[in-house]
Amino acid sequence: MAGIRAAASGLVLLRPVTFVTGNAKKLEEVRAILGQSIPFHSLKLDIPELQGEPEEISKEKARLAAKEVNGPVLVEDTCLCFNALKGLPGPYIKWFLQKIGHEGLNKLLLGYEDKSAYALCVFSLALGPNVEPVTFVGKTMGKIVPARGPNDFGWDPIFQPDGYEQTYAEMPKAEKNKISHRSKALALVKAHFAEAGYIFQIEPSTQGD
Ligand SMILES: O=c1nc[nH]c2c1ncn2[C@H]1C[C@H](O)[C@@H](COP(=O)(O)OP(=O)(O)OP(=O)(O)O)O1
Ligand SMILES: [Mg+2]
Repeated sequence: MAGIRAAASGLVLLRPVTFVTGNAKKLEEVRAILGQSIPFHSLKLDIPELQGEPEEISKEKARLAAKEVNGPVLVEDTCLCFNALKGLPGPYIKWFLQKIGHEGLNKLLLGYEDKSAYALCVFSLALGPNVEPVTFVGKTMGKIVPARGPNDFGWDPIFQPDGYEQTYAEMPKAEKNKISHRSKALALVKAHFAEAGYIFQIEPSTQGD
């Protein structure tokens, strides 16, 4: 099978894991959080996204990405879920944000006392195009507030995590990365890699891709 081989001591990966995303800010955080813990490189691709439940969306993204890359891939899908709206916009947050912005997202909750929300990150790892992806979920609870802080990453200015007076956007990046939905999901990804004991034997032809 492309990119992986079984050995007595564990699964041998013949290519580095490719983190596939079209979002440079996600990549920046994933780099900062993973450090040297997992050998990976990145590929900027906007993978089509199915409608449905977050885990299925993320898994399907991984299946498509693994076909595209023909090797092991990691992808993630991020949701912002409003409790008053039973979890919406959820996976559709990208389009809501694009169309109605921070102010519109706040207005969606005007009729509700409950401004609570959670950020959800679902990573999927597919070892190859014909291997069923595994998912890792991270969730951070908070509330939706009028925008505060630098506007350089998505809905960061309107999400204030529980226990903090600052929005994600106002927090130093290192602080966000300690408590974020993304870092919680990546902690599980790291644990999986530690447990699975994958062995990387990168073929020279794929090095430096
Ligand atoms: O920590 C975050 N803080 C603030 N905003 C965030 C965060 N993480 C994702 N976001 C935004 C990006 C996109 O508007 C939507 C998720 O959509 P999502 O499909 O997962 O991301 P994307 O299309 O930008 O990149 P990808 O190519 O990996 O699918 O929420
Ligand atoms: Mg996307």
